[in-house]
Amino acid sequence: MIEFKGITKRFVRDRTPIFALRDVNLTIQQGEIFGIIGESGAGKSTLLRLINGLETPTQGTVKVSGIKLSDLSKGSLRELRLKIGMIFQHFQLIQSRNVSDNIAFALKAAGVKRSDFPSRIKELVALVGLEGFETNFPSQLSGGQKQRVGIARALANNPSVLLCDEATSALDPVTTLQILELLKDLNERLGLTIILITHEIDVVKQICHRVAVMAHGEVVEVANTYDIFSQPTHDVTKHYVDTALQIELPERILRTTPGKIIRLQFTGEKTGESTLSEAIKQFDISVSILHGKVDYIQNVAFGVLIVSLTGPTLHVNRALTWLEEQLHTLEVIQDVA
Ligand SMILES: Nc1ncnc2c1ncn2[C@@H]1O[C@H](COP(=O)(O)OP(=O)(O)OP(=O)(O)O)[C@@H](O)[C@H]1O
Repeated sequence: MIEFKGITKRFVRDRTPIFALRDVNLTIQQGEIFGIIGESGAGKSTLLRLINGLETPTQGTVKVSGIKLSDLSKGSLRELRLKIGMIFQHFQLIQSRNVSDNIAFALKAAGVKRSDFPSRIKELVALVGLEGFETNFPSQLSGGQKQRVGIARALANNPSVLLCDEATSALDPVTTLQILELLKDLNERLGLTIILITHEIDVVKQICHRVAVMAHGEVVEVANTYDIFSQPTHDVTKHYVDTALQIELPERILRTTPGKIIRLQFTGEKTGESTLSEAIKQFDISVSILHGKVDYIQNVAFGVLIVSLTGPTLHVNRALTWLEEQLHTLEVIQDVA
């Protein structure tokens, strides 16, 4: 378990204080895939670097497996760091060494006996699916393969936690999916806690169990991934979700569409279409669908429809109340008489 309590991190640049983190309180459970999402400068990297002691908080405490990092000696901190693997956006491989030797470097740093190197390298290469590439140099590997080497190196010391710093940001969408699948597989097979920072909500959608949304150094929302998509509360989160589902209506459509424009969400078994047709019948109103999308988050259907309702005001209002009761999540985006 990783715990941040009352964390503030202040940097000073040109004599001006910069608050990278402000009163962050967060608990990450063992075995979770935990996402931290936010725009550039939100404080994600600083938060991640507190976990392995690369940064220290100005205020507050960080605990890893119940141990307060500020209580550790330099030696103990070094030991703890070996139990926390890290991968990076630009892989950070040694260009002059082949795949096996890159992994061997990490094994050496972890204090593994040299006689154990061949078997451990074989094991790690198999774990990340790089069999046959052992003698390739980084320049002879694709981006996805380079990240696989990065992951093999990070796992050299059998860590219990893997920190991923924008690990898929330099990869194309297909390779990104493959690397995320690998991370998910490692989480399930090894019980590895994975903490990943990203600015892409799609990454969160693919693999995270829970997510923290950050803005201006603060954690503005924490929830499980399904809830983040189905009931975002903070504006920053709503914007991410809308972008991921591509359900923002062009301004021109909003301006020229009459009636009440509503956004309704439906989940699992209750489909939006059937509820809407029921409303049309019951309240004698007209409904035009302006936008619609169904997505799957952790294998549960999640849909959004944007529709305009027209008809006598009384009927439309009654239909609205009824729809709200049926679907629970309904938002009036525009109300033009
Ligand atoms: N060593 C430092 N000295 C001064 N300011 C820093 C330092 N490290 C980070 N900052 C500042 O702290 C704030 C948070 O930075 P951080 O790198 O944690 O954000 P981030 O969300 O990871 O951004 P990015 O996605 O661009 O990496 C930024 O304003 C940044 O400029």
